Amino acid sequence: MSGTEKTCSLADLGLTAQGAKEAVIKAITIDSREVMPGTLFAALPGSAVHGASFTDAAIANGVSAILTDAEGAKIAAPAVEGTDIALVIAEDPRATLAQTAALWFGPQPGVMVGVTGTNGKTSVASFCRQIWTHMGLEAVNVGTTGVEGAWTHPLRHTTPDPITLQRVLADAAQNGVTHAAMEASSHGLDQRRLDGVILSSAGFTNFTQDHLDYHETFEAYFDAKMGLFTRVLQPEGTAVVNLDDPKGPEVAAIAEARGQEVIGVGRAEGARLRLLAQRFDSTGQEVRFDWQGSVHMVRLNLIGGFQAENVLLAAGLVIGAGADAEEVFATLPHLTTVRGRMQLAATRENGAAVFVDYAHTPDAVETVLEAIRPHVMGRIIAIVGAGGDRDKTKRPLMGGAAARLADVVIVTDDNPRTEDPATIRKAVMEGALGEKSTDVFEIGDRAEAILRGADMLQPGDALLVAGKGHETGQIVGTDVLHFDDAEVASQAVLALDGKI
Ligand SMILES: CC(=O)N[C@H]1[C@@H](OP(=O)(O)OP(=O)(O)OC[C@H]2O[C@@H](n3ccc(=O)[nH]c3=O)[C@H](O)[C@@H]2O)O[C@H](CO)[C@@H](O)[C@@H]1O[C@H](C)C(=O)N[C@@H](C)C(=O)N[C@H](CCC(=O)O)C(=O)O
Ligand SMILES: Nc1ncnc2c1ncn2[C@@H]1O[C@H](COP(=O)(O)OP(=O)(O)OP(=O)(O)O)[C@@H](O)[C@H]1O
Ligand SMILES: N[C@H](CCC[C@H](N)C(=O)O)C(=O)O
Ligand SMILES: [Mg+2]
Repeated sequence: MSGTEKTCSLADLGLTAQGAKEAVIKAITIDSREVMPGTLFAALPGSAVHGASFTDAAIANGVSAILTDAEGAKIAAPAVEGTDIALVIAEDPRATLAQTAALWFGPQPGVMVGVTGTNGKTSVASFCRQIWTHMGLEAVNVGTTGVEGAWTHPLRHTTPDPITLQRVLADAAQNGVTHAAMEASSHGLDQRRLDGVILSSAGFTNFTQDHLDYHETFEAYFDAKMGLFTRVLQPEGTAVVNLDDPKGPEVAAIAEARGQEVIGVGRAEGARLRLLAQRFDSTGQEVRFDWQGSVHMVRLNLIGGFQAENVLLAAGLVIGAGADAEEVFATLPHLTTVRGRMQLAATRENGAAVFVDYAHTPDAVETVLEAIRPHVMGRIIAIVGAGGDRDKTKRPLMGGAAARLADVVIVTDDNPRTEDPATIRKAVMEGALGEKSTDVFEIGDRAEAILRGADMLQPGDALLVAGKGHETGQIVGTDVLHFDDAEVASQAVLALDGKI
């Protein structure tokens, strides 16, 4: 809810109520429990319940106006009849709310870019922010890791609800932030959370399996992601598309059909920002690329081939949003790892490395294990688990990818939430055991799994702790127990090497 003293009419917010009724609005909310006198309550169709079923509670709390859809109006209209409460009925109340919230909270940072895709959104958004910062601009990234950069703020969602999002963007702008890169999650796009945001450019990383619990089909999941180009990014915006992904050309065609300029990125012929070659070493990689016919070489202090793809996509987004290309490329050697993404968390006395990474989809597990291989002379030991209350069908695929590409796999718990952890592990184990060539162990306790994995490390080996990345909690039931993979890994290494 807004907590500010300002007031608006419905007309100021671009809303027309039934019977042209007016109302003085002092706050907006999507939750009946937050309604106070003067509040506009957006009663939205939810996945569990329709917000309009809380109309009586909103009225009891003094609601001034209700925004809902035709379905919600069946409940709300009789309840507000004969009162002063204004009823606004919208075809797509989530989209209307997003526009209303943008008008209510006012300015956002002047230059904004968005990124969607199954994997790599946080990485790309962080790299955009880092590029702008190195160019001397006041910049933030907004997403899974909260608002980071010139102004910081925690967030509960990757793409927050429109009221939170617009409030945060206005606060950032008022605190001097001029540039922002934000993640567009598929849930966020489907629920129109960022429809009020004005983007200069929008990017697409890749499309693989995740979130089928919510979207149900690959088609629906893809369509949700495409909302970034078909609805949010305007025709005058620039679409920056990873052409190496099998869906890349289709995304580029969708953007072109909307009249957007397209910057293709990747190894593919025809990419305007084209990755020509990569050479890996123990601390990063040399990258050779072509920008509109001129060849560049840069050093990236980032582990993993996929990070170069993310960096080039970020560079494309920043260029697409108006920056000078040469100035952008000059910042790339200064980019640092995003917390919890291929982060070197600890090193054993014998030189073996422990990496913490946020791979929580089958494709991410595969990508990260393939990416780590050129940096490792010995064995790769992978710790993997899958989240509860999330897409169940990805579990065996994650186990299978780990067993196919690592030398030893330890299956453990990762946020079981309200599910039985043993049942989740069983599904991951089934996938892993389907790949006969690898040693597979099941150790439910995550700290013990990390200790056992670190204990296996011989000179030249590497341990990959996948799934939790930057997270600092293990969600068991509805409790969040403090757990930080990087912290646990470094303690385990110190203990095994006799230093504590
Ligand atoms: C599936 C999903 O996305 N649900 C989100 C959605 O809830 P919903 O609309 O389905 O809620 P509901 O329980 O059916 O309630 C319907 C409406 O009634 C209202 N209500 C409810 C109770 C009450 O007493 N009074 C009242 O007014 C609610 O505020 C809601 O507007 O809208 C809520 C308010 O914004 C979100 O908190 C909630 O996120 C849930 C908690 C969630 O876990 N979301 C995750 C899956 C998510 O969004 N993740 C993405 C992707 C992450 C990634 O990148 O992988 C993200 O962007 O974070
Ligand atoms: N370009 C990429 N292609 C494939 N996998 C990637 C890519 N970039 C990152 N990953 C993998 O995905 C993990 C998550 O990366 P990141 O947090 O940037 O993605 P995200 O899309 O923001 O995820 P979320 O959906 O949770 O917000 C990384 O830790 C890595 O394992
Ligand atoms: N944004 C993702 C993060 C998953 C991270 C992993 N640790 C898990 O809990 O599955 C999700 O909510 O599905
Ligand atoms: Mg993210």
